[in-house]
Amino acid sequence: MAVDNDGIAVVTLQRPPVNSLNLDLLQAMNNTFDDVAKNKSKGMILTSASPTVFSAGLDIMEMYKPDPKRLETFWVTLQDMWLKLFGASFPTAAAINGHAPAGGCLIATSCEYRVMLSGKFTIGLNETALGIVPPTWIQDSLRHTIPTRQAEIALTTGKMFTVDEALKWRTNRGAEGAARLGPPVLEGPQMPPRSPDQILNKTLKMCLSPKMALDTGIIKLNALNEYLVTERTTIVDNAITFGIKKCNDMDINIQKRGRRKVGLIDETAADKAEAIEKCKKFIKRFDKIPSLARGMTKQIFRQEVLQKLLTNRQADTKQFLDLVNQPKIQQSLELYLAMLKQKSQK
Ligand SMILES: CCCCCCCC/C=C\CC(=O)SCCNC(=O)CCNC(=O)[C@H](O)C(C)(C)COP(=O)(O)OP(=O)(O)OC[C@H]1O[C@@H](n2cnc3c(N)ncnc32)[C@H](O)[C@@H]1OP(=O)(O)O
Repeated sequence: MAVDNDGIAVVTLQRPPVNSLNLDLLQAMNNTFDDVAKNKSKGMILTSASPTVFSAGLDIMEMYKPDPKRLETFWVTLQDMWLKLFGASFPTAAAINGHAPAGGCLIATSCEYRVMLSGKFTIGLNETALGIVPPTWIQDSLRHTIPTRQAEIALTTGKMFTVDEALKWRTNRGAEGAARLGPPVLEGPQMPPRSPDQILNKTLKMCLSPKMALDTGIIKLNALNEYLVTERTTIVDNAITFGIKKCNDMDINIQKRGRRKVGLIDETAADKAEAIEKCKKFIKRFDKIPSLARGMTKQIFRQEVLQKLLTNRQADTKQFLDLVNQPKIQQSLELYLAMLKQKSQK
């Protein structure tokens, strides 16, 4: 931990090669969080010493063929880490300078603000993709950060977001197109609503009629041109009204203009120094806010989620221990470790 001149603590995770969270690292994090609280730091920024990995999540070796007592201590220490970080009264931010899968994403979402380095990094709770079930409080951390519907889809699909996806959800092109045209103008010349197709068909029929001389056809086309020019507003209005009706029929919310944000991260940065600077700027936003009021407001805001774990700690631990000790889970962990090893040797 390094405290800068502004009193902001920068805590760097340093457990090569990938900052996987084993018992020792979790204990060190808990002690550091206690120190930050005791030192009355203005705030805390979490980052990583690795140039490519923020944290690879839980150390799978802690769960594979575990010692029963250590496994229990490991889980309780992880719960403690989350209670301290998610419930910290001081401002917290994550400068995510690399991949942040599973437990790495948990740390990031437990903070109040996230700045991630642009690049080929990913972040998300991928547990279901690994065949494991994230407990309520881990799910809650994501639900607390991004809209509930997106959180449910991300959790059930084990979605790992690219940096761009983490910032934005998706573009609703249809709605954007409609929005670009502006709201329908309901006033204007009151013509019987005829679609451009109807008008063109009628004119074409006339032009093709054997009775119609070519010059008459030209006159009709000129008349059509004049009609289109003078009735442009009505035609465009009818087209927009038609588009809006179609959007409503298809349950597309046209009020939402532009990009929908998922907001798993708040900002991107070109490098670690910039990410830390942006995190500091976030923390300095509270300079003029009385810290007691700020801290208490945050804790009240997060109270319900924290309380859920506090009242269910034993049951949550038992569920974890039962799950890890299942032969099928041990088999999956073995396969996953082998896959990681194979990948790292390539
Ligand atoms: C079992 C029931 C549990 C129920 C409880 C649910 C609790 C849910 C909460 C959290 C769950 C977790 O966090 S589980 C961990 C999930 N993590 C991952 O899936 C990430 C796996 N790692 C990677 O994808 C990559 O390593 C990386 C993208 C993070 C980095 O890639 P890079 O190429 O830089 O590094 P390598 O892949 O070569 O890895 C180097 C080295 O580290 C070992 N490694 C990687 N991740 C882990 C890990 N999580 N635990 C232990 N070891 C890990 C990897 O095997 C390599 O080892 P070797 O050098 O020895 O080959």
